[in-house]
Formats: sequence, C-alpha cells, structure tokens
Amino acid sequence: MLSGKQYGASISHSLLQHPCYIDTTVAEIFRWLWTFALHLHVYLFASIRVADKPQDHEELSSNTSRLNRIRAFCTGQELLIYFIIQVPGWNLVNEDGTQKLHRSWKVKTFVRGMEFLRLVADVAEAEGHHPDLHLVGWNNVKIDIWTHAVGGLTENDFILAAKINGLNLHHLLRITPTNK
Ligand SMILES: C[C@H](O)[C@H](O)[C@H]1CNC2=NC(N)=NC(=O)C2=N1
Repeated sequence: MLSGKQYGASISHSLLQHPCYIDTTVAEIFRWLWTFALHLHVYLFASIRVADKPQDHEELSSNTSRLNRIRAFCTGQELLIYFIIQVPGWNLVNEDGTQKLHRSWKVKTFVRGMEFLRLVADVAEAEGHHPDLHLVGWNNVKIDIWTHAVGGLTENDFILAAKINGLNLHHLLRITPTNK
C-alpha cells in the first residue's frame, strides 16, 4: 500500500514520463515566449496604444473633445470601423502615412461656401479641436480631420465629424444626387 507521499511521487514520476506532460511543458514554454514576444512587440512598435475601448452606445456627437480623453488609435481597423460607421458621409483616407477623416460638399456659391466654413469653424472652436478647411474651385468644400498632436486619428476627430454632420447646412448646398 503506498503512503500518500509515495503515491504523490509516483504520480508525478509517471506524469513526468508522459509525452503529454513533456509536450505540456514545451507548450507552456512556447506559450510564455509567445506572450513575452507579443508584449515586447506592442511595447516597442505600437506607436500609439488604444487608451481604452470606446464606450458603446454613446452618441458621438453628444461627446465633447477633451485633451485628457484623447483616445489614440492604433491602426487597428476594428476600432476605426466602429467609429466610421457613426459618421456617415466621411471617409478614412491616408495622406503621406497620416490617417485622416475626409468629406466634401458642393455649395451653391462662393459666399455660401465661406458661410459653411464659418459654421464649421464655430463648432471646431467650441470643441477645441480643429479641421483642415478647404474651399476650392469656388464651390467645393473639402474638410480633413485628424489629430495633429498624435499624427493620426483619435476619438476627438470622430466627435468633431459627428458634430459637423449635425449642422444644418442644407440651405448652403447645391442639390446634386451625391453632393460630392
Ligand atoms: C492646446 C490645444 O488644445 C491643442 O493644440 C489642440 C488644438 N486643436 C487641435 N486640432 C487638431 N485637429 N489636432 C490637435 O492636435 C489639436 N490640438
């Protein structure tokens, strides 16, 4: 009859011999190495990290841009897709390696175009977050939004885009099928 101690020793001895256990040890080592390598990669190469996942079900336009809440985004597409669907009409573009939000409109007249930019400027100033504004060819308004402080997109950019979408601009726009 084996004592408890002897029984435990025999169990551990047989386990040690079992290929599964050996595999398990090797698997554990590889798992640890992989995890370490992954964290090292994130530490060394993730230029900016996701501060935290965006709150769900929060109406973007009711948010306000706050510097202390700049949620920098990695290039992780899933986060960008989560936000881009909340700002219809805006597109993700990459200009010389900088990810930006872009949208364009056709306005009725040059003066209406300036009025358009004025309304956007007021929202931007209230937000403390500012877009790149273009009025080209007298009636083409183009807006790019990105966070200069991080050289890419943050949640603040999507908040500003949502607020611009919330502006009543119809009286300034030339009616076209797509109003591109
Ligand atoms: C101090 C001030 O809040 C910052 O300089 C703000 C101003 N507006 C801004 N707007 C944009 N698009 N990106 C910024 O990094 C930025 N920084």
